[in-house]
Amino acid sequence: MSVLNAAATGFGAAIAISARISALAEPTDGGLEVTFEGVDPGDRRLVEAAASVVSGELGWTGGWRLVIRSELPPRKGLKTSSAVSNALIASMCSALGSDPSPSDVLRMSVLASRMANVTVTGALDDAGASLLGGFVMADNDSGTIEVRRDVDPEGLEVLLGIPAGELEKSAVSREAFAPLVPAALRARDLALEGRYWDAMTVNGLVVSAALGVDSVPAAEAIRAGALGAGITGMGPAIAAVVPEDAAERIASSLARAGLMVMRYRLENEPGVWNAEI
Ligand SMILES: Nc1ncnc2c1ncn2[C@@H]1O[C@H](COP(=O)(O)OP(=O)(O)OP(=O)(O)O)[C@@H](O)[C@H]1O
Ligand SMILES: O=C(O)C1=C[C@@H](O)[C@@H](O)[C@H](O)C1
Repeated sequence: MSVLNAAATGFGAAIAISARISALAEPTDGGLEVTFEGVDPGDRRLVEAAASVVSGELGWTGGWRLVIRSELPPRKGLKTSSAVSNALIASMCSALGSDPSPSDVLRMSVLASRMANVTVTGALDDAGASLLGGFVMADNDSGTIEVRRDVDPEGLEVLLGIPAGELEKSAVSREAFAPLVPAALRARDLALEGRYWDAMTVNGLVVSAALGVDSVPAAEAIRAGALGAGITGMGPAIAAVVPEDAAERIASSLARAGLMVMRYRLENEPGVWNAEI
């Protein structure tokens, strides 16, 4: 989930949640065979880009049989593109006997997302949080992870509120965020101070003002008792961090407002590859 959208300044931050996305890769003689388990995103642009990046980097001229398992809907702001890209890159590298470092996975993952046109800034912040766990702040313009910290998950739940409708990333321009740079910098300061939930709330208002995405569901979550809530990614989904004893009540109020609600925990564990899952 987003803490700070990088479209305004290039600095972006995200916190990992316990949603699971994974990929299995098997080299074949030729072609690209793809199976979607759970969610079917309806397009293969990212899968094709990831296969092309790994094959090019490792000199593989054969094909791939790939299985991608995701429980999160795409094009909602939930960082599915970055998480799927990481999982594909790591699994294909492993299948070819290479053991990439986390920074290699992130470099190739950002490249694949750019090739597939599913990112505005490269989204290293999103890829970083998904791969490394915890809170990650990155300078997406220079391609540097600036901060990685554990977060305290004790007593908290994350509610995702997912409205109907999708946002097509290629329609988003960074210029729309220009008038909101001072507010985005304030969200950055809050995040660096460890006030993540306040940063999420301010960031959500920035994204709403820049892109015209509805901020009312996040406001409803705050009124119902969330510690912080805001549009995540480019929207339209919202993420709310809530005390666990209020989670049921806040989830019900989001559901009554017509949102699909998914419940998770904050996640500090990094992603794994070459492992029994
Ligand atoms: N399960 C999946 N399998 C394969 N590709 C996927 C999957 N989920 C998402 N994608 C790819 O990612 C694209 C969506 O990326 P997009 O950046 O628009 O959404 P997002 O990552 O949820 O948003 P944001 O970056 O704002 O959080 C899809 O069109 C598809 O190409
Ligand atoms: O496409 C992108 O580059 C981004 C998308 C959103 O998830 C943002 O939150 C992220 O900071 C950058």
